[in-house]
Amino acid sequence: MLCKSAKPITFTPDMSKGTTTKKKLDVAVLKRVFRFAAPYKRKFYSSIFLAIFLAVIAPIRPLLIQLTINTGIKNNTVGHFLKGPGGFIIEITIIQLLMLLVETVCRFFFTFTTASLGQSVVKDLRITTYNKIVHLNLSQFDKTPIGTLTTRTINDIESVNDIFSDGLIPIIADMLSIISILAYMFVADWKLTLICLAPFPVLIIATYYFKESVNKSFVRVRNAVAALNAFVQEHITGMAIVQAFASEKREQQKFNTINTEHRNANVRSIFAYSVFFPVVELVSALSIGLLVWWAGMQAGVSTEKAANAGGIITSFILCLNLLFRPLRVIADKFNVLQMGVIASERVFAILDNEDVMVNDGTQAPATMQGQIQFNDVWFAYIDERYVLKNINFQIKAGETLAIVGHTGSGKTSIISLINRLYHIQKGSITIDGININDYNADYLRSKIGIVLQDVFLFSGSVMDNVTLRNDAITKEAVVAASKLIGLHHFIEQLPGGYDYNVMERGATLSLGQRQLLSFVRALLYNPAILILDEATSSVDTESEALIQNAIDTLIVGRTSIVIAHRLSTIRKADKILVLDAGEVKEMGTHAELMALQGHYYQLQKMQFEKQES
Ligand SMILES: Nc1ncnc2c1ncn2[C@@H]1O[C@H](COP(=O)(O)OP(=O)(O)OP(=O)(O)O)[C@@H](O)[C@H]1O
Repeated sequence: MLCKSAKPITFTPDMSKGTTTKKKLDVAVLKRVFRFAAPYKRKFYSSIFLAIFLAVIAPIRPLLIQLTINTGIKNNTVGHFLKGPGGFIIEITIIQLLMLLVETVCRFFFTFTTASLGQSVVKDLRITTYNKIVHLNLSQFDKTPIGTLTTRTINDIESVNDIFSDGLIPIIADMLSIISILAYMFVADWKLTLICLAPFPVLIIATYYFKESVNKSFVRVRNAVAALNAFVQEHITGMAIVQAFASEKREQQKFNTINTEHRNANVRSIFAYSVFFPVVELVSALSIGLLVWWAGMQAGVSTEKAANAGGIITSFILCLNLLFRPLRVIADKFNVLQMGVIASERVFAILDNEDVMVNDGTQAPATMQGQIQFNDVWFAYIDERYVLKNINFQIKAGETLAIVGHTGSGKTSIISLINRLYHIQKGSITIDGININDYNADYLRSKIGIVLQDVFLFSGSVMDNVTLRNDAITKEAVVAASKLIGLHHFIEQLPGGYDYNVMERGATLSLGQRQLLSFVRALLYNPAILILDEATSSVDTESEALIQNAIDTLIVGRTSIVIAHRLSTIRKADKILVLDAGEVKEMGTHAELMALQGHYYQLQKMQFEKQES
């Protein structure tokens, strides 16, 4: 059947508001993220292998340093191949250089592979999410702010990338190298290692508090950025209202408040960093101090220890540096991981939303005549709050039906049902005797042309907007359609003509011009059924005549349903349906309904007296 709209929406309250809250790491979500890495097994295993390899070779350089000092420098030993004095030092230096080279190359491949794995997962996840969004039932978009869905597909998915490039795999790599270095240190001199590590509990406590504090400010900064984005986006879109009502100052104050919160949140995280890094330096200096102190003390005890002190001190200093480097950033990496998991959870909430359009209808006859019938149709956007009640009517193929009624009476709702943008709860709608649910949805929509009052234009050329980037439609066809609609002359006068960029949402065009462009679009797609919501706003007499002519051209030879505001359109209609509070009050021709002197008669008197005069 149709949609599984009975399923509850899976957006969490946080998602719809777009705010981030602090949460514990969710392993199940993490596992699911890693399932997206399955097609990239080679990259995944390469990065794990490189992490292990880098960890294993991490203590080799400190060991070589120790050997250089204790064996090479002190004894001036001959080498394995170079038998002259200092040969051992030259050989070991060459090995060190080779190790450095191997480490650098491996580190490059590790960074590149993990980042590239993250980007591959992001690419797939973004396609899957976008695909899901375009197939969601329209009612989902009524419930979810557009900004939220944009954040999910852009920012949140970018945070998923961080799980790979800055999160889990780098954390594993760091942990492994810490274990490897510690193992080397314990084997080399376990007592000295314990002395060096004495200040580490301070570092662990500092790291914990730093992580918590940065995490809190991270959440605050994220929410502040979201609030800033939403505010700026909304106010730039509604700038005309802001300026027209001279409310710039009030809006400025609101903006200042949000901006201050953004600054405060950032300052808090800067504070945490400013405390943490000196603490790390302090602990590091203490460790080295303890190392030198203890090794010095031991040197005084035995001549053998004194002889090896130089080598072990230098090697341990290098080890401590190798230990502190990952420890300094591990808290940050944990936060990145945590935020990545939270972001993934929100993205998965979209993927798990089952309120999608199910296109399992198969009917796709060669031609559609366009005979439409509504049988006892009941429809509600939300639960059982019906906005259309028991609607019955029939339009013969090629006829024009005008729908009139007060604002909110259900006119737009009726036209949204015909191409299955929303789904009815009771009754049935048929076209040429076939239930609309049994048609293939793509076929059905290709046969129905819709021209809405609020015409949506994409930023791009006039040509792209009327063809919707369908290459099968030629420039000649577009020009011919524009001439028929009476818009060719206007388009020609635009800078660049048909290549003129209409800007976002067609902001540079008037409402009338936008509607005429959408008429050209509809004409090019040559639908069997035309659904038209006439523009209500007052257009000048010339545009009014243009629009009327265009409508007359458009409706020839097709079944048309027009939400009519113009008297001329209504009079020409074969049938007029009068809606009131979701119910059909009257139906008939203009003459019949006027003669009835009922609801329609009253509407005419109220709404059109002015136009007639
Ligand atoms: N997406 C929606 N979600 C929930 N309720 C809606 C939605 N769209 C419309 N409604 C409600 O459904 C009812 C009918 O609305 P509809 O837009 O069909 O009226 P209309 O006759 O086209 O009004 P107008 O002439 O002002 O465009 C109204 O009460 C409206 O509040």
